[in-house]
Amino acid sequence: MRRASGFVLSTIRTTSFARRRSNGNFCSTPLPLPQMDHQSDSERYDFNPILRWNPEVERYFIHAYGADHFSRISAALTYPSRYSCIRVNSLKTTSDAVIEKLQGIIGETEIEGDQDKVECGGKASAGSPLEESWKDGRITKCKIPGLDYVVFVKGSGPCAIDYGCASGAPPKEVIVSRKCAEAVLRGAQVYVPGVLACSAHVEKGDTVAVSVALEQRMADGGWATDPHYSERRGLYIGQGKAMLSRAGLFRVTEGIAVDMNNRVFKLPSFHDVLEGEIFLQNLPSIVAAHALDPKKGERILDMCAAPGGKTTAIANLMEDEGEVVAVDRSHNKVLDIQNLAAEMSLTCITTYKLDALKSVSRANESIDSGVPQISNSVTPTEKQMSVHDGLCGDKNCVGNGNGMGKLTTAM
Ligand SMILES: C[S@@+](CC[C@H](N)C(=O)[O-])C[C@H]1O[C@@H](n2cnc3c(N)ncnc32)[C@H](O)[C@@H]1O
Repeated sequence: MRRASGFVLSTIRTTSFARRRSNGNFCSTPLPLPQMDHQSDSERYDFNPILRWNPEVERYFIHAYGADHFSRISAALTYPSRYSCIRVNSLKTTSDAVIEKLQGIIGETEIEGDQDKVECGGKASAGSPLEESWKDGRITKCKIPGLDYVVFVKGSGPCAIDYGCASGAPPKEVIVSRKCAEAVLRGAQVYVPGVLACSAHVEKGDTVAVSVALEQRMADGGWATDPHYSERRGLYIGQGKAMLSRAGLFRVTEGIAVDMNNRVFKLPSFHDVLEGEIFLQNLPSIVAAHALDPKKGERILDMCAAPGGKTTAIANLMEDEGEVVAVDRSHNKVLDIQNLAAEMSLTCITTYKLDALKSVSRANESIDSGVPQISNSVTPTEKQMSVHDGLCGDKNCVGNGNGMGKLTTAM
């Protein structure tokens, strides 16, 4: 299955090598890791990120929420979600059938026993629909009325990991980009492009500790990822088996680098699982499409559509009858929408490569005929772009549902 945009595997590395800051420039050189101090291994090899706020922003939120509430929000923001949210393609299957299949694929036992170690990561608040759903088991149907086509899969964490420090020898290490780490925390493996640095002498099959290289503030005021920055205390996300030697890691451009067999946060991967039947999507995005309330036969315009999460959610709610006009300004991303629509067997989606900012005209103006650029050799006519029943404008991945509006009048 595909992942919604926020959870794709890392693409941060622009070359197959780690990047190093050298005299103000980046150069592409495989990096050996610096020697660490080993004074307090139990704290160093831990997952306990600290969120630092701009003092002015912090003061504002403390004033708005109160110190206690804000400190809880701040702590929660350092942890990944402890559940995955899946939208079921209700035109192909049912939530019950998906739950049954997932139970067979993922199993019910994988994360049992970890619950007692769970501290605060992604906990559902008491009485929330999530908590209600979880009472029934690990893979459950959403209890929010009207959203029974949503399935939750519960994970666990943070879990304590033994990095083998007791033996006196520090573990071999792999440092990954932040985006890669975010994907790993949501169940992905470490893929080659996400690796920024690696200990010397790592051989295929070695056990390696995996930590995150966060962006650091540089002298010029900008931000850069510096894998040489030695203070990664509290940023270890798990342990795994190196699938390549260090030399091999920096020779290839794709493939799994580390098979993560021991994770701080455990969530199953949905890569290639029930393709076309399910789509991994954050609940707020699903709710946004749901709130639009698209009906069979309507025409909906999705102005920033790729990769097509909300487009396909809307098409699904319309039972694939009517038209969803899906626009994105990037050619390749338009292809992603088309691929997703095909994978989900949705035929009511028409795609255009188009800058949405230039697609709107006043009542007596016509659309600049030079503007529409074509992904599928069809240029939208003014009528195609101007009469719709609903609008989705999701430029900034507003998973919270902003940007959706039901039009009462034609645009
Ligand atoms: C956050 S993503 C949208 C996610 C999508 N709604 C979903 O649910 O899968 C934002 C998209 O907006 C597109 N975009 C940004 N500005 C645009 C514009 N002026 N016209 C068309 N597309 C635009 C980007 O190319 C990007 O693919």
